[in-house]
Amino acid sequence: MTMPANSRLAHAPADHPKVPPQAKIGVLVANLGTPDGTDYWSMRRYLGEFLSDKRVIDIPNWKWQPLLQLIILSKRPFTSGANYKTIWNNEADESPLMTITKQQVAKLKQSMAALFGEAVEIDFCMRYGNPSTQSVVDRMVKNGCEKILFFPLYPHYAGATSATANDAFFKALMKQKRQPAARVAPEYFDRPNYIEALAQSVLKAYPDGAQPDVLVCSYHGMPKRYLMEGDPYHCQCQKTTRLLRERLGWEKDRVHTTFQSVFGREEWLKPYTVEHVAELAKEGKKRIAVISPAFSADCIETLEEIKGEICEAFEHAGGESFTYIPCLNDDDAHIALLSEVIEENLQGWINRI
Ligand SMILES: C=CC1=C(C)c2cc3[nH]c(cc4nc(cc5[nH]c(cc1n2)c(C)c5CCC(=O)O)C(CCC(=O)O)=C4C)c(C)c3C=C
Ligand SMILES: [Fe+2]
Ligand SMILES: [Fe+2]
Repeated sequence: MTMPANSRLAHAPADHPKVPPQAKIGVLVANLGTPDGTDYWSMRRYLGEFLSDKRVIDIPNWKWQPLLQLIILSKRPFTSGANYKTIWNNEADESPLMTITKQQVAKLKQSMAALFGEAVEIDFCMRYGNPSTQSVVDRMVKNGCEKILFFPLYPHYAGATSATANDAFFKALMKQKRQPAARVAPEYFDRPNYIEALAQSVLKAYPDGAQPDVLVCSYHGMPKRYLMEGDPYHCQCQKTTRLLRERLGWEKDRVHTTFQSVFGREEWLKPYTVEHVAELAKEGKKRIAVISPAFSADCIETLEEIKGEICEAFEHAGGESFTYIPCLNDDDAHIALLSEVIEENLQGWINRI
């Protein structure tokens, strides 16, 4: 008797529904998301989904939605769209965050294949916009992933980033008839190889050994209230800065923590990067470098805000030399670190080949 091509169906009756040929493990990395285009409607769709997320803005709907739909979403898509246009990857017609995420995943695919062969499938999704978490989870399950490791690509935990990405993952699992076993990878803000990769990126910016007067670690901000309500993001950012400073061996007053991208009228985590760099210039710190450890990939907040607005504020206040240190993106050291986190969180599910 000849075996059917799919050996998992060897003893199944003829009308048995399709079964994927091999049970696999899925690794699903997630980032924030990005608009599909810079036009008004693409921007409005993206910002509308993002800013309606209660983990991001926790104001009750009856108060927030009229303000969001009638005022913010009639203006911000134009200003944000113009900002995105200045950094857009025109060749691929996508934002840098999308291009870099694809590059990271292409390298992670190679790394996973070398570690685990064909048993592990890796892909990415976005919390807002495309590809949606639901669509990629559906595809993974269809492809036979009976276990999925979900990995939000944020070094630091925040309700507004990691938790909402996890919510979307669990929501996507709710729709599966055959639900896979699921794990979530934790934040990695203090892992030695993450700190080492950051340190190497700083040292690479100064190959001649010259150093800036101050290294500013500028993290994405959030309302101060979220910290007071128990979000650990602020503390994790402070610890990343301290570990980076200790690894570099620089004095305390030469490595600062600041927060950027303030939105709305509420007080956000301080000091604000844009004000802080201007103060540094006024104090006579003429050469500064800015690094952005909370982002795993360069995006609008780094390429436009830091390299544009924040650099301008520094120069306007008398600063002379502003060095932007890129995010870890698809650097080999970053990919090795991400692979390390993945391998650790796959323990008990699969061993190296
Ligand atoms: C309004 C509240 C916001 C909170 C809280 C917030 C937290 C937060 N965000 C990131 C990472 C990213 N944010 C990005 C863009 C972005 N963020 C907000 C608002 C909040 N973020 C807005 C309105 C936008 C859109 C850009 C704009 O219109 O100005 C991005 C970049 C996306 C891209 O396409 O490039 C990232 C990444 C973190 C880590 C964080 C943590 C507290
Ligand atoms: Fe943000
Ligand atoms: Fe803190």
